[in-house]
Amino acid sequence: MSGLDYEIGGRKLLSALELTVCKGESVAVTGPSGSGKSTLLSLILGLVRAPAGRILVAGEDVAALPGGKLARWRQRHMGMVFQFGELLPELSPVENVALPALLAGENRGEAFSRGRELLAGLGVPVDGALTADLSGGERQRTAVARALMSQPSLLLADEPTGALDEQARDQVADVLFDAPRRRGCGLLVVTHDASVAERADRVLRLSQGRLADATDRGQA
Ligand SMILES: Nc1ncnc2c1ncn2[C@@H]1O[C@H](COP(=O)(O)OP(=O)(O)OP(=O)(O)O)[C@@H](O)[C@H]1O
Repeated sequence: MSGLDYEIGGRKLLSALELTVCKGESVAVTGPSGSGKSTLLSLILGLVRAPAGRILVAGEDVAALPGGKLARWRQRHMGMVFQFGELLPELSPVENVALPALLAGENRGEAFSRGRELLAGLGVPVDGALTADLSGGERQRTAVARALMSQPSLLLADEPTGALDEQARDQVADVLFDAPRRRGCGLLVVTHDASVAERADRVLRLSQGRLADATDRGQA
C-alpha cells in the first residue's frame, strides 16, 4: 500500500502510510491501543474506504474496486483470522471451513474434502465434535484453516492469539507462520504479544499514524 490516509472523528489515524508484504513474507504490526492497527486491516479488506492511497492486493487496487468486484477479490485473494475466530459454534469445524467456498459456488464434495485435509494438517479433530466443543486453540486453528481455504495471496490476522493460553498461542502461531513458508502467501499479523511478533520476518510499530521498523528492538 502507498500514500494511505485515514481520518476518524476528526483525528488523523493513518498518515501517508507505506507498507509492502511480499509473497512468503511475514510482517507483524504492533503499537499502542487505539493507534489504528485493526483499522489498517479493515482498510486492506476494503471494509472501510480510505480517502487517499493505493492498496494493491494480488495486483489489484482494492481501494478503487467497486463493491461486488471487491467482495469477489477479497474472497479469492485474502484470508482473515479474527481474535475470537468468528466461527459458527453449531456447525462442525469442516462445515465452518467449507462454508465460504460453498457460498462462492464451489462443489460441496471438493470443498469438504479440502476442508478436512486442511484441518487435519493443522491438527484439528475432523470428525465428531461441533465447533463449540473444541478448545480455544483448536477453534483458532479452524479459523486459520478457513482463511486458507481459498489459497489466499494475503493472510491477515487481528490478535489471533489474544484469547489463548501460552500453549495454544504457540500452536496457533506455528500454523500461522507456517503459511507464508509452505504456501507462499504474505502474512500480516496485528498483535500485542511480543512472543508472536518476534516470529515475523519484520516487526513494524504503528504509532501516530506512521509505521516504523521495530524488528529486534523489543518494542512489541
Ligand atoms: N466507527 C468509529 N467511529 C469513531 N471512532 C472509531 C471508529 N472505529 C474506530 N474508531 C477509533 O479509531 C481508533 C483506532 O481503532 P483501532 O481499533 O483501529 O485501534 P487498534 O490499534 O486496533 O487498537 P487495539 O490495539 O486496542 O485493538 C480508536 O481510537 C477507535 O476508538
